[in-house]
Amino acid sequence: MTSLQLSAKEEMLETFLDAAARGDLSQVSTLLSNTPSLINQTGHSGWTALICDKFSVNSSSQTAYDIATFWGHRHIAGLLGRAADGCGRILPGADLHPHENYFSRETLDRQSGRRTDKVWLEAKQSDSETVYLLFSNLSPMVRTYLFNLLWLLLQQGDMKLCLFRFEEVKDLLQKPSTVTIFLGIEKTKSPSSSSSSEKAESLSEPPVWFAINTDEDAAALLERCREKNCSFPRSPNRDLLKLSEEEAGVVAQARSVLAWHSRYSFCPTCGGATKMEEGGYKRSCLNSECRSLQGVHNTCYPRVDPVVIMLVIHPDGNQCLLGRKKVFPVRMFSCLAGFVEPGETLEEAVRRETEEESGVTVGPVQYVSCQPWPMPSNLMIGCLAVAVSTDIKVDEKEIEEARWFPRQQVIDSLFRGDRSVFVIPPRQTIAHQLVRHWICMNSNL
Ligand SMILES: NC(=O)C1=CN([C@@H]2O[C@H](COP(=O)(O)OP(=O)(O)OC[C@H]3O[C@@H](n4cnc5c(N)ncnc54)[C@H](O)[C@@H]3O)[C@@H](O)[C@H]2O)C=CC1
Ligand SMILES: [Mg+2]
Ligand SMILES: [Mg+2]
Ligand SMILES: [Mg+2]
Ligand SMILES: [Zn+2]
Repeated sequence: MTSLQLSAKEEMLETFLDAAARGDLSQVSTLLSNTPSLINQTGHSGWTALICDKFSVNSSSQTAYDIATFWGHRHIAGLLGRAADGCGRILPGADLHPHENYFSRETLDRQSGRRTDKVWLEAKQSDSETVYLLFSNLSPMVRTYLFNLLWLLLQQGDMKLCLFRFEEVKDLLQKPSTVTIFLGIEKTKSPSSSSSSEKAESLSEPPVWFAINTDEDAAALLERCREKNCSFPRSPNRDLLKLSEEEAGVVAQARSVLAWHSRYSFCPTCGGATKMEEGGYKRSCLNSECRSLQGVHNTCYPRVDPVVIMLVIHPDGNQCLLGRKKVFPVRMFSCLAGFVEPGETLEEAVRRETEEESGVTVGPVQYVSCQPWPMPSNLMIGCLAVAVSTDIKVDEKEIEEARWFPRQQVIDSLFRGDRSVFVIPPRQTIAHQLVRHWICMNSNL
């Protein structure tokens, strides 16, 4: 449409929008003082010049907060989100509602300073209050309330860790093949009682937790448990999602460190034998000539592999890109993900992996939240990203299919349990939480 076809009113609005887009403050204030109603009027794109009403949306259903967040204007997003008019509640942002993902709850105080105190660690190992978790082949012993035949039906919380005392595991601790790691001290709960015996108890240190991994026969290990329905889950990716949030956090820490010991038994620098130190948080080479003993070497410490996982949003703001691997359950689609490579920023990794796996080019990237994923030691770094191209060409080696899913289809799958079009991964995954985060960003609509 040319300016000749615009009415005088429309022309004034376009001039006003143009001045705002250019940042011409003096023209904006002149026009506004003459015609205050301009402030919330929308142009052809559905945009307003200034957002006075924070609940206004453009033609892509985005609020001012959404736009500021997507384009990385953190200061403006902060101002819009922090307002005392209830926006903070309705427009969740990373600053306002820090996410807590499954596997990320810290119920133990890691007490890293205590790891070098051998005397204290040894005394705690034989303390009658100390708690032990027992791992076989990197799976923790758990008990369920149902028979094993119904494993697939178990829900989060239906599975509990089996806890042992020193007397029950002391024979295992003495075996050279057993790996024992210090996890931390139970975080103290706020004192609520006033009885004298409880007061005395609260003065002593809370219980210390250790985890042990053993190569003893699993069936024999199960026999030493007093409780029924105990087992070592066979599929960690699926079965560990049935623990409570608290226990999942402990398992995330224990499993990753134990997996590191089982994979890094020898020195990565010289191939020599190593010994475990610092409560399981270090392995030092026994070869006195080894370069890994000079200075600080990252080969001596447990590893964490960063993985970016991204929900890529269509430029229209109303569709998201999800893909499926051949190994996924039927109709399951998830966020694209990939390992961060050396010398790469998170933003670059998001752009590279999205391009490699789907052919879609990505512009702005925004961090949302992260999740330790102990299979064996990934740190999933969850981001939202905005696509700048939309044609899909999948990398068939990794991805079977990728598609743009309209917001409504996502809502149907996520909130209405409609599994006819596609299924989102379970809520314990950060993939699920990213999709939910995107949908909820516009929950005010
Ligand atoms: N919690 C969640 O919601 C999700 C977790 N994941 C996890 O993210 C991880 C990475 O995702 P992918 O798409 O497989 O990554 P990817 O797209 O980078 O491809 C994996 C391939 O990269 C190579 N690779 C490079 N560095 C590696 C490393 N440090 N460890 C292992 N392989 C490496 C291997 O050839 C591997 O087959 C997976 O282990 C998966 O378990 C993936 C999606 C959702
Ligand atoms: Mg991938
Ligand atoms: Mg990839
Ligand atoms: Mg990769
Ligand atoms: Zn060495």
